[in-house]
Amino acid sequence: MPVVAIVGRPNVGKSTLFNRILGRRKALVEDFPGVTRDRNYAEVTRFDKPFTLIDTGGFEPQSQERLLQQMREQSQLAIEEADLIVFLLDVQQGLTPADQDVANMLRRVDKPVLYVVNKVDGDRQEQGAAEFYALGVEDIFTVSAEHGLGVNHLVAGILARLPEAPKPVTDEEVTRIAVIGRPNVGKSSLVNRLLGYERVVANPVAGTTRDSVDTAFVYNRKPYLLIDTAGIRRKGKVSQKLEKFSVVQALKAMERTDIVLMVIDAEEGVTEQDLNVAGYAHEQGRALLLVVNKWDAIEKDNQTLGRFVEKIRVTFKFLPYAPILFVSALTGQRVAKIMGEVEKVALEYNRQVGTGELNKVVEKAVSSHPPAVYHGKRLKIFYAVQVGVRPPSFVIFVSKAEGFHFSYERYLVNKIRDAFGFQGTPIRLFFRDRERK
Ligand SMILES: Nc1nc2c(ncn2[C@@H]2O[C@H](COP(=O)(O)OP(=O)(O)OP(=O)(O)O)[C@@H](O)[C@H]2O)c(=O)[nH]1
Ligand SMILES: Nc1nc2c(ncn2[C@@H]2O[C@H](COP(=O)(O)OP(=O)(O)OP(=O)(O)O)[C@@H](O)[C@H]2O)c(=O)[nH]1
Repeated sequence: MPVVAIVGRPNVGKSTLFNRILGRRKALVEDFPGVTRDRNYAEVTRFDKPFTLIDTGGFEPQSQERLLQQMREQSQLAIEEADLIVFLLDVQQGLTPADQDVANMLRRVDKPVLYVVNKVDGDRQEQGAAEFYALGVEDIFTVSAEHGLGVNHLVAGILARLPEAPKPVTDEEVTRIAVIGRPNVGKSSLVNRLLGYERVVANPVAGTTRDSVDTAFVYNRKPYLLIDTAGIRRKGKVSQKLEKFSVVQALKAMERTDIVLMVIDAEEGVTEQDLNVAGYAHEQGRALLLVVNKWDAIEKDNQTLGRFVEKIRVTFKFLPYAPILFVSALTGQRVAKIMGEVEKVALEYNRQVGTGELNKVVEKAVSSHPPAVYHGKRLKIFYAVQVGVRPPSFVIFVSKAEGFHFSYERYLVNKIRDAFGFQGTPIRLFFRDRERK
């Protein structure tokens, strides 16, 4: 999990900001310096992205000299431990030599540093915050930790600059694929075919959940892990509850995968269960490909494929982004194409677009179709930030988040897709009120 450290002089409001980001009431915040005795750690999830937040603080400097030394030590620790540093400043106290000193230290660090001026409770302080540009920095965030102003904006700024969290199962480079589908759709046959083409780097090992079999392999010089939920049956499970059991299987596999290969039986078509499972994948934010298997068993004319696609698009109307592949695990037809598609989707799933580009797209979307009027006022969109990948997630700062309908969200998602693609992956939008003017 990436680590974010808040540094700054005593009494600038580190604990207050820490608690504000955590979303909890003030713990122990006192109106005198040095009250945060120990470093506070917390795991936070904002906009679906987890990170560890550290409130460094808790020193009681006896003298100016001692203060400077302690701040250096504190910053050094943060520099070593954190992936991103929030340098908190205080508009009431103004820019001090100690701030300058720490800023000089942070400037040499090869990690993102956010310069954040706190106690900007209103317009008057907003103007005062300008003096901090003397630190020689390009961007300054202004917040009022006490009143929660500017904090979402800051959090979005943090998330946009964080390295993505390492994944829980294997190292970051490995893309995990779960093959799911109802019993008998041909998962095992497909997996055997797939692995027959690719170099398996390890023997199948029992998955960590013990319900599935994971296989590591390499495709196009990139490592993958195949989570095969079909494995369980081979261990001799009773078959009457198989149907239900396979759902549990699928859901478990979905929790630890990046990409879902959803296998559908061409002969049987899409079932209710397929829909539920795919819906879950969508909600979990997993990338997804629809694989229609047993295509050999279908009697075809020149419209069969088109009709099948249409039917799938109508049935899975929440998955317009999912590529559809028609294969036969039996004959091997087009199975070799699957990994190429997976590779493309994995890239989209991890794709980060530039803030400038993103906002051009959003502005254009807004001007050709402005949001509705809400309680007598036209809703406004101010700007957007991509706060994460896997799946690509965006925070949209607006005048009144509660006024935005799902239909407008979908409209923006479509515009973002038109501009950037993001094929195979869901997209998340979070509307948030801009907290200040
Ligand atoms: N006006 C105003 N006061 C604030 C704001 N944020 C924090 N404060 C006040 O500033 C004081 C110090 O806040 P803390 O959060 O304890 O500061 P700290 O940086 O953790 O202090 P140490 O524990 O000494 O390192 C408290 O009285 C807070 O109520 C703000 O946004 N506006
Ligand atoms: N005609 C045809 N039959 C297939 C194809 N793929 C699999 N089958 C058959 O479908 C049956 C089920 O295949 P499996 O691979 O065991 O299916 P599964 O999804 O792993 O089944 P569970 O282990 O029950 O989850 C077998 O009889 C396969 O031979 C295909 O592409 N075409």
